[in-house]
Amino acid sequence: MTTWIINASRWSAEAGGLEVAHVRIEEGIIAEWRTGEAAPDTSGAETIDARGKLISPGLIDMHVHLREPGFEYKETIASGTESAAKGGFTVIAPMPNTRPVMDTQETISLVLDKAKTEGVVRVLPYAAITKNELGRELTDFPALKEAGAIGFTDDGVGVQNAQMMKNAMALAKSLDMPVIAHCEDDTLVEGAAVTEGEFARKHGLKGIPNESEAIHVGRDILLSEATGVHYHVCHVSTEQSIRLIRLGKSVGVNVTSEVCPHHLILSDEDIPDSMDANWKMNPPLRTPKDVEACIQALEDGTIDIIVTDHAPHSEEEKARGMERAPFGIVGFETAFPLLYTKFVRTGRWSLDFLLRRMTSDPARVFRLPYGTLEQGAPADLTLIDLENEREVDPATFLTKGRNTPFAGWKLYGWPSMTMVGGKVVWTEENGINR
Ligand SMILES: NC(=O)N[C@@H](CC(=O)O)C(=O)O
Ligand SMILES: [Zn+2]
Ligand SMILES: [Zn+2]
Repeated sequence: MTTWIINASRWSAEAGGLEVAHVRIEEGIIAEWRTGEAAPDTSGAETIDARGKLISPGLIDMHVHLREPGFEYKETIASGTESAAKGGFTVIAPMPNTRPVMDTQETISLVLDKAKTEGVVRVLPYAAITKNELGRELTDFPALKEAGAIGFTDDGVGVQNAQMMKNAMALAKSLDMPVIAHCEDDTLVEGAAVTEGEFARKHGLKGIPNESEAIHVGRDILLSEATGVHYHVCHVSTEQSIRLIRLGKSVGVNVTSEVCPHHLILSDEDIPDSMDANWKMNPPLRTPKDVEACIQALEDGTIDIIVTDHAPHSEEEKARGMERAPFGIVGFETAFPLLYTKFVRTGRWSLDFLLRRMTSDPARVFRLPYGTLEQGAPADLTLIDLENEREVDPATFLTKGRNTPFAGWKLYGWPSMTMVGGKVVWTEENGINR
């Protein structure tokens, strides 16, 4: 089957700006590009007119929570992938903190099967490092790799035992697999819900110190150096972690890292006094100094990629208040508009810079055959409307989660169509197409 997307605006490196481009798609593969105002003759082919829309490689999100199996009231593979498609994502990597935990071949297979039958975007699952993410016993790495896991992580909790982490890294290295780490030293956290900082002081709350994250980052960089494994740091949020990653990279350690939109845009000083738990996530919103450090680290390459850490919870759970509600906020349907509005429209970043951090860079870091508009690549494409401002309205989300601190924000850069392997899976007009 032949599809043409005509009159799209494509980023051109040579022009340093947008140019009109037309793309022909054959059997799910990008077959040909043409440029210039005159659209090609597309008679006989399915034709999508993308005039006025940016065409981007499908966005890639290497840190998400789909909640299935076990927490279907928060999200399912169906609802989570629909939400991803609406956010412009074509490839997502779910974390294994489900119930049961994704720590066996059976659970990985279940997720992959469900993704194939009920999902609308590509799903690349991680498997747990330790059984049930309890930090006591390693999972069966070779079997999990064979089942289709793309890396190992105990996201949701830190691996507390250094020898356990070292063993995991050595084993992952022998299988040419990455270790992805949620960095958190439990002995330094003890029940706190927000960062150590202005908000905690004002409300007399115990704070989560920056060191609880950075101590694991430093430890794991040393273990990565010792084992040679590709070590990827989850949701970086502190200046201290960044300093350590910068040092690791400077001496050639195989370390990469990611940051979430909320840690680039919000600080603890933005949390409303109402203590709304939609502002509670792990790691917590840090101080303005940390926020600026995260932005600069992304700019200088210390942080490699942007991820959402999409973490849906039910309204009932989030209504329990700041101290008792679970950590996490949804991310798919606001990520690109937030970053485009806050960093590209303000002139701090080029459009190309933002797109790379959400497409080709995650593909490079995780060695995936996606994130590119090149001829011969899978036709994973997103069309984005850069011109029309719209308000974030959680009632319109396709995720089951409504837990976002960004409700009511007025943003630009809303996706209008998402295509996976040549198939249109979502449009603004008609919604999901299975
Ligand atoms: N980020 C969060 O606040 N929550 C995540 C767990 C995690 O990413 O550590 C979740 O599973 O809800
Ligand atoms: Zn985490
Ligand atoms: Zn997570």
